[in-house]
Amino acid sequence: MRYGWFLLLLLPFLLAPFPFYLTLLNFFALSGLVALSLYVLTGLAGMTSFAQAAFMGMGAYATALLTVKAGLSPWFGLAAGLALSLLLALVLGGLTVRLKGHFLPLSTIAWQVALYILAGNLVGLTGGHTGLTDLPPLVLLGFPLDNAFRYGLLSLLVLVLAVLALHNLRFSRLGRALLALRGDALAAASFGVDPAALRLKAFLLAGAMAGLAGFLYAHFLRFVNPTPFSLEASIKYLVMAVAGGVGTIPGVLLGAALFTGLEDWLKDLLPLLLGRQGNYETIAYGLVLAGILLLAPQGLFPLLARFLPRKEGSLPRAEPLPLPAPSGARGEVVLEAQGLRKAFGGLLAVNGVFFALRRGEILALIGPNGAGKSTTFNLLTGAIPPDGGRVFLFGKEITGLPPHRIHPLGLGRTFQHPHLFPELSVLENAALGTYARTRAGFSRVLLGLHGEEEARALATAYRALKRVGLEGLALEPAARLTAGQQRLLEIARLLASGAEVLLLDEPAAGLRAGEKRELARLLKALAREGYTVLIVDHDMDLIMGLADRVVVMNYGEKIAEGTPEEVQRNPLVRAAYLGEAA
Ligand SMILES: Nc1ncnc2c1ncn2[C@@H]1O[C@H](COP(=O)(O)OP(=O)(O)OP(=O)(O)O)[C@@H](O)[C@H]1O
Repeated sequence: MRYGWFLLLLLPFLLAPFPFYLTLLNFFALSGLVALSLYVLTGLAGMTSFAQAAFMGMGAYATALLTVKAGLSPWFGLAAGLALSLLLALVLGGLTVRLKGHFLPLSTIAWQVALYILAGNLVGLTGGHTGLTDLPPLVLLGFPLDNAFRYGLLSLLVLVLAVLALHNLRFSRLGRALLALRGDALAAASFGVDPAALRLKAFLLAGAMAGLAGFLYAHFLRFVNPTPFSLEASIKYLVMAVAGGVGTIPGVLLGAALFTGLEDWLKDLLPLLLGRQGNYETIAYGLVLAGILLLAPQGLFPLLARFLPRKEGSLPRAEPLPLPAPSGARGEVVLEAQGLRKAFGGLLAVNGVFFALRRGEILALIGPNGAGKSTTFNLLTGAIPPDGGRVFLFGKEITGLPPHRIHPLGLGRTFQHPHLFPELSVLENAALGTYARTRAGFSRVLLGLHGEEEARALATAYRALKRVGLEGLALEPAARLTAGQQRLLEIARLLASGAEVLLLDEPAAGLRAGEKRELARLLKALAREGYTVLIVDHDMDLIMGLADRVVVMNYGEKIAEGTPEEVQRNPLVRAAYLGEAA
């Protein structure tokens, strides 16, 4: 079905008698390529860039300078254009992907404006606003692509190949990880995604795509000047992508088609309506965008997609990745907290906490509200750095390591409020757990060479879903799950990750009595198999029936440790819980 995109290559033949439409078709394909770069950046990774036209400019000017001024072949221009756009993405992304909130889009605006001014003012190099003319045509297999028909075949071919590559990306470990990052960076990091590195790679890919579009644009018009690479142009691409539906590939292409047509139409219509010349299109774009977003907040395509037949997914059949083979002896220390301390302002949330978690046991961490349990959890998993104390995992010091470096060592966690990704299927949510166990990088994924590994990752996720009894919902969107099922799905994601040490933050919250019994049975079975569990929960019946040992905290300090019977008899514990569970 996805190869149906190749049908786009028929368009130049259909439009051959209409040269004007052939030109528009080329503009559609090139805008589509830039809009697809925004699918990667905004649709998948959740970042906003107002600098895509500047990346196009890199591709366009690099080839113009090399071909016109140095007389080199356009293919050198392509290589230089891609290198320059990647360099810009590296600098811009490197400086900004760690920025939060509005800082990233704002800094892309600043770069976009600066580069535009530079292109206009470096007259000796770029020809200023007059630009550079007489770029040579591209020649492919001996055919000069010197008319809109031939060029259309190339630009559409590039567009279709980009669509297929991005489809591969979406249905891969990297696509899932990018979507997870967009939703919740801490959750993504907890199964091994390095947020800054992955965001930067998305930035590089999007930059290279826009640079490629710029190269093609320059050799189509055979002329470059700064205007098509302005902030206005960047806004236009963003508007296209968002209006069509930036979260889907057909959406951004629909936006590109719509706005390419609209631009042309508005250029004729607005002067007639307003009685004077001027760049009023941008205002009209804004109005059209506002209208579309009022009607369809996710863009036009998701609105239309409701009327299209829903594609049924299929259950994985491949061989799952191997189950983790616990490597040490039962009872040996696997995770150790030594004097952990954390203060928030004047509040000592965790104050000198010591305990050790032994292979194959279920250790419960309990305490009244605000005792410091979640903070301890966050210190152990690297979500926040401690002010003092040390943490060891399998004897290796992990104090201060970020979550994405701790997870691959064999530690996985769930969250107090499940961190799932509602737009992904239940199966894909579980498959996120396999991120650190799989390897395919961007080049393998974009070329579609990750199929076998992907099938095994999905099979691993399915096996984990079976383990928690959610296999019947595998293909449903995670948004449909009940609160209890969401907690089970988080555990399935952990099991798919192959982590041996499982840290569960209030896994029974929101579960019904029967579901709690099921959960207890599952955790006991896992412990028998050699998994080690640290559990925080407020349900004393569950904890006392489940845990081998209990650590009790109050006001940030450990006040007791022992078997459930021992801690229940402990007067300090009874005092701490007076009025609560005791
Ligand atoms: N990021 C933060 N900034 C400031 N104070 C915080 C922060 N996180 C936790 N605290 C405070 O630290 C103390 C310990 O909180 P923590 O969430 O670890 O307790 P808890 O035992 O998990 O409580 P609960 O059972 O209610 O989840 C509380 O007083 C809380 O208000």
